Amino acid sequence: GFMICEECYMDCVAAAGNCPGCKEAYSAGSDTDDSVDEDDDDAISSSEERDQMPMTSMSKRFSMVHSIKMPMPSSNGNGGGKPADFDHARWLFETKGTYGYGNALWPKNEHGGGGNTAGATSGFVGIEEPPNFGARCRRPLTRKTSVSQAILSPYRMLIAIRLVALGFFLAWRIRHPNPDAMWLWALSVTCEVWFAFSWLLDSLPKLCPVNRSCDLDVLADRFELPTARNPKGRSDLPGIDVFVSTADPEKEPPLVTANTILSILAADYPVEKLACYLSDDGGALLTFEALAETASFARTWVPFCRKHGVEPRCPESYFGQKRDFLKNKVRLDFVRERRKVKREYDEFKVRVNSLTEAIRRRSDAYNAGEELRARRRLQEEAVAAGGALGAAPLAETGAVKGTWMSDGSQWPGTWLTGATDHARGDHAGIIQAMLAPPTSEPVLGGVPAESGALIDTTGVDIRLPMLVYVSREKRPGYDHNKKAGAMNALVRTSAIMSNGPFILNLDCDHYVHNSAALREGMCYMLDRGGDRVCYVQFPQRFEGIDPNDRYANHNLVFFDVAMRAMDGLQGPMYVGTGCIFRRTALYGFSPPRATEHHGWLGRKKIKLFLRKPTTGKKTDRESDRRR
Ligand SMILES: O=c1ccn([C@@H]2O[C@H](COP(=O)(O)OP(=O)(O)O[C@H]3O[C@H](CO)[C@@H](O)[C@H](O)[C@H]3O)[C@@H](O)[C@H]2O)c(=O)[nH]1
Ligand SMILES: [Mn+2]
Repeated sequence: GFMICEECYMDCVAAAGNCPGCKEAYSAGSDTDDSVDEDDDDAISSSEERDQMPMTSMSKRFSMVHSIKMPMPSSNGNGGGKPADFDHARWLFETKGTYGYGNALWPKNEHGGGGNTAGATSGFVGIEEPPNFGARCRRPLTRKTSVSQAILSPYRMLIAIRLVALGFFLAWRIRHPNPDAMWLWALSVTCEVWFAFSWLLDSLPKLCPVNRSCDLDVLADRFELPTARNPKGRSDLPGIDVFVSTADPEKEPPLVTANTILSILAADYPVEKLACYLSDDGGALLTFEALAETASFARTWVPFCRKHGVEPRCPESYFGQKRDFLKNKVRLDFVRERRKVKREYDEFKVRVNSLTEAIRRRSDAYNAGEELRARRRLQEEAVAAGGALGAAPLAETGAVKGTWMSDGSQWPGTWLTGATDHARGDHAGIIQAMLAPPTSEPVLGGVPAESGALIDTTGVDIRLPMLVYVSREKRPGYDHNKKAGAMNALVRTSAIMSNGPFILNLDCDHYVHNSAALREGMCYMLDRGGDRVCYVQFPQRFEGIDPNDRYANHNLVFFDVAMRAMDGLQGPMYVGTGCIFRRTALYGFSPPRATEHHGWLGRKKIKLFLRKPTTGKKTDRESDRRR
């Protein structure tokens, strides 16, 4: 349960309102929160009730919800009664391979292939009714807790005092002009008023910060327990596509990118629901080959993390940790396997470091061969033409020095020596899947002797998420729009390849520190009312900077104060990285609005977003009476 003050509780019960925690209607005759998980029958009956209720404020707010609901054949025939509270989470699951809301729709029956009018309608017919996850476990996934009054009240007092003092000061300044230097006085008063105003803008939003927490157990209960339609308890969590951007292998070393990728591949999330995309704006063969090395090292690293619950799952940070790595480790083979994996990681590092040289040497060899061949051809032509020997000696063969892949073909991206079609900002697009999408059933490893693995993976799932290398096409004269352009390209690429309903983006130097982070993000997205959440921003924490933080590099004020405070207002802002997006939110739906403006110059306002859902209460009471 959670804390609720007596007044609010009486208020809710008296008005037959909703529980502020789980947003469910209170059932009659219950006086404690425990009644929530009393029995399942109760849950089902009340959710059926909800289905008969008129459209609630929630569903009214969303154009998106309407567009999804329209083609739903199962609810109430065609139109007529409006289905109630749209449980968005039900449409995100993929256990049975039916792709729902936010995903491409792959109709089960074949006749959708026609493509034109017939395809549009039959697509929805093939979809069966999604499961009702909310009925399984009714506890809320997330909680909002306010910051304690002991901290907040003095802070608010301080702001009030400063505001008053500021008022007095400015009044005094304005009333006491300096007649000897009027322009100086006017200028400084203007500046002071401006600074006071900007301080006010900065302080007011900080008046009501909120804390949030999420409950991973509830998430597992809701989406990962076996049910009749999902007897093996395969995870019903929605897919997440993780985007990593890198631009220049010189400035952003491939090893750093590799660590980020490894932390994503090892994240604690259903493997078949996770996909990782690396966008390489440098179009560099070095990044490509480093990613291939990373994929092969991941075969050791990821099962190791899963088996021993290693944290953080970025090898560089894990092996660099100062604290005792044996803490809470009970498996006897841990020490031996850690030593093996550490050794393997060191070798992996050396392999990645040597790639630059290897690529250069390989390219030189191929280029020399090419040149030799070209020269011979020239000579033969000259001989065939007869005479004029020595007129055009060994000089121009016209061969450009290419960069070569290990399979003996030319790299389509940028070359070490720039050439047209192979330079920065002028190269073809490349998409290469480094790790194929995993099977939907777990694949368990075995003892090293049989499986050929480095460590004993008996009983450990050894599947790896899909990993894709993407370098979008760039041409001179077309602005590639840097990271934003890269993200756009990845949104499109991933829509075709995995099409997860959620997207997490990370810079190449931002690894996932907490392996449960993706699950935590999903708590916010899948909670009741979560369909109003477009994105969940994670805070950034920094490593390798001054521990005393003399220069405020940790950005604590921003991430721990300002963002929480903005959360209390309308929500934190997107800081450009480490953010889970709802895919459809990126596809250009208008955001939900508190007030809709109609009429001449938007003068007619319709409030859609009331603090106290009075309309909701009324309908509740009506349904009560009907009962
Ligand atoms: O043409 C480009 C240029 C940059 N990037 C990537 O963009 C990210 C951020 O670029 P960086 O130069 O590292 O900027 P920072 O100032 O370190 O980044 C912060 O500020 C940026 C906005 O200014 C945000 O986009 C970042 O997420 C945020 O971490 C990196 O992963 C780059 O690889 C590209 O993908 N393509
Ligand atoms: Mn950066």
